[in-house]
Amino acid sequence: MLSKHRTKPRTDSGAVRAAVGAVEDPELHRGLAELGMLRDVEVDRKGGARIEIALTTQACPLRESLREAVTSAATAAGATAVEVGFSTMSERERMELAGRIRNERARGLDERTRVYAVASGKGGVGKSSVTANLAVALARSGQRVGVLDADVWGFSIPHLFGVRRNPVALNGFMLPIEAHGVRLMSVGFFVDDAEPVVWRGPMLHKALEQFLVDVHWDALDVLLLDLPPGTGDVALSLLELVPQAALLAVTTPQPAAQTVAARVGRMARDQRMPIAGVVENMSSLVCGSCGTATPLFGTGGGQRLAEELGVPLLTQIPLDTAMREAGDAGIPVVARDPDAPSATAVAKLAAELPVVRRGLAGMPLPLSVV
Ligand SMILES: Nc1ncnc2c1ncn2[C@@H]1O[C@H](COP(=O)(O)OP(=O)(O)OP(=O)(O)O)[C@@H](O)[C@H]1O
Repeated sequence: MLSKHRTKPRTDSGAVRAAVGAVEDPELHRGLAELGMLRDVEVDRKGGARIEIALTTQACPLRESLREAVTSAATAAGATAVEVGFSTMSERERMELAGRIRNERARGLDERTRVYAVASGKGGVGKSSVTANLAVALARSGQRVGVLDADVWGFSIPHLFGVRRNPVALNGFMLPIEAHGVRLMSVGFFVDDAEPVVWRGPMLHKALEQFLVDVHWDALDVLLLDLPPGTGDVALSLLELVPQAALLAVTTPQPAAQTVAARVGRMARDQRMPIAGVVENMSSLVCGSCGTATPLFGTGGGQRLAEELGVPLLTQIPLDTAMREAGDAGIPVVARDPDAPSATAVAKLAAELPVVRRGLAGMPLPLSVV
């Protein structure tokens, strides 16, 4: 006689396969099943699941985060115990995956991506900190955001985001590294901190081109370019490579900083690059206990620069210990301490960042007579 209380298995391999197959690869942003990475799923009668995931490379840096995501998806689908094993894709599987991604329109930059080149006249005014925090603030508002660290000789994006590893390469293109919801690419992912980067001219241009074209940015809404300070080779290369970029000029309130920032503004004007606006950083020092603001670097530099360039002053970010500490800790202040005065000033910038389109009037068209 059949027992009335025969227990039904809590789950089956179909349910676990469906749940795990929908888990997104953190860098390819597609389901594991769609990517061909879900190799095997077995569920025993007690509901214990054994899952095999095929990684793109043996040394995949995302192994542990994938293990966690797969385990929780299988548990949510009713598995009582979960064992995740990893194998590596064959060369043929990798080629197939790369081919599939290569064929997608999403590779490289999308024509709808808004691009902002964050520039300053001189170093140390907080251009990279502004870039990193603006990126996180935009990502938190639900946009797909990328940062290309084009400050090739003084890269600081890896440090500001607390990332120290090589990006995954997949048959001819690279996957950006994702941190705090932002997709990142930097020369700093490929060289040691102590190693000098000696790129110039054509080599530099080629490297920047690769970072734009051979990186799987995947349909970004916004790309921020962290330029080296001043008006050099990188700025000119990027203007050529990303003609839709708009300039975001960062300055401190000091007259000296404002004057050199104005040079960058003039370079942009000469190249017919639109200017989205001015960001004044280190505007005043706010006392943590009494709230008094002291204008350590003077006042008015941001406003004067904005007037000179005929664009809005978008925000004034105070000198704030929270911002410096967050930078040192590798967690942008917008994520670490969103109520800090510097973080709210960056949030204002993200909310009011103008959409600027480059006018084509008067521009030479890339046509040639054959
Ligand atoms: N508003 C701020 N309050 C406090 N510290 C800040 C602020 N903005 C930047 N800093 C700190 O100032 C230092 C320089 O900042 P950052 O590296 O962003 O400047 P930069 O203009 O990109 O410099 P470089 O062009 O030389 O790379 C960092 O230590 C950063 O944490």
